[in-house]
Amino acid sequence: MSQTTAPAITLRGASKKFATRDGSAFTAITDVDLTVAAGEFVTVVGPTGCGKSTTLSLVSGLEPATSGTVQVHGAPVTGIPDGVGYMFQSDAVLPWKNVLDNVALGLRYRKVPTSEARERARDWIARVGLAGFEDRYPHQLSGGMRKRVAMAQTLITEPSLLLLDEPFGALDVQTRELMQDELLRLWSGTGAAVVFVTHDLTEAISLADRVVVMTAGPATVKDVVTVDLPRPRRVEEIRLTPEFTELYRRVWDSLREEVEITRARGASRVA
Ligand SMILES: Nc1ncnc2c1ncn2[C@@H]1O[C@H](COP(=O)(O)OP(=O)(O)OP(=O)(O)O)[C@@H](O)[C@H]1O
Repeated sequence: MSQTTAPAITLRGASKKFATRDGSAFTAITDVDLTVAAGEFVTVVGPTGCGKSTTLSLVSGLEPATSGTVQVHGAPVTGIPDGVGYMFQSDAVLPWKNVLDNVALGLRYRKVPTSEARERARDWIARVGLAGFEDRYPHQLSGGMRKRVAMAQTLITEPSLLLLDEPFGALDVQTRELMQDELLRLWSGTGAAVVFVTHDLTEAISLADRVVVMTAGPATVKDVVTVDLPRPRRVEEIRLTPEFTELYRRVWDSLREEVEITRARGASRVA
């Protein structure tokens, strides 16, 4: 019961320091407070290098927090939590496996028998629009198709929490828009919470229930902007509405200052 009612993520005063070569500590994120409700779609924007991926790595259990609280579904994160799916900019599609076996991989890692894994993989391949491509190898696919394989590979495990770190960052603009619509379609009705890191404000607003704006590094939460645009959404349509433009202005007003701080630091380093 607590699985469904507890927030998907609770971060309270979460900080992360990394040891540096000279023995001192580098603070990557500091005092991050964030709650993501079950089923909520949250996007995270912030200046380059501010600590967005580090924040995700605390939630995924890949890195322990130095201080503060990190909970997933109400339980403290002590390792990789159950029910978490990931997607990164560089996809985890294996070049030596065909589409069917790549998609089945998510289940094979969870010890699902091969025949059942393949059967469920066929269903997911169809859902992501790749029916007929089961026997193809990744090098025979376009970037967008490979991304569909990666999506099926992640979603086949029916995660209750999806952590997505610039998953469409390497795609061309048109393919990226298509994949955003695909993601919304596949996510709707799953009840999964999503945390989606992106540099693209248009993407952040189009997808989200809330946009989290992070400060220049070490990152902390600066602002949270609620996106009250109706769902279901078609991203290329909602982007043209005045409500969207107003949201874009609000998020950018908040982010611009942090981007300028980050740029000034970069400029002082090379001066
Ligand atoms: N394992 C690590 N050891 C030392 N420093 C690290 C480690 N991981 C990240 N960092 C540093 O922490 C800071 C935040 O990195 P992080 O990757 O979280 O930022 P980001 O906001 O996701 O970056 P980008 O916008 O470029 O994707 C950076 O200065 C990075 O060099």
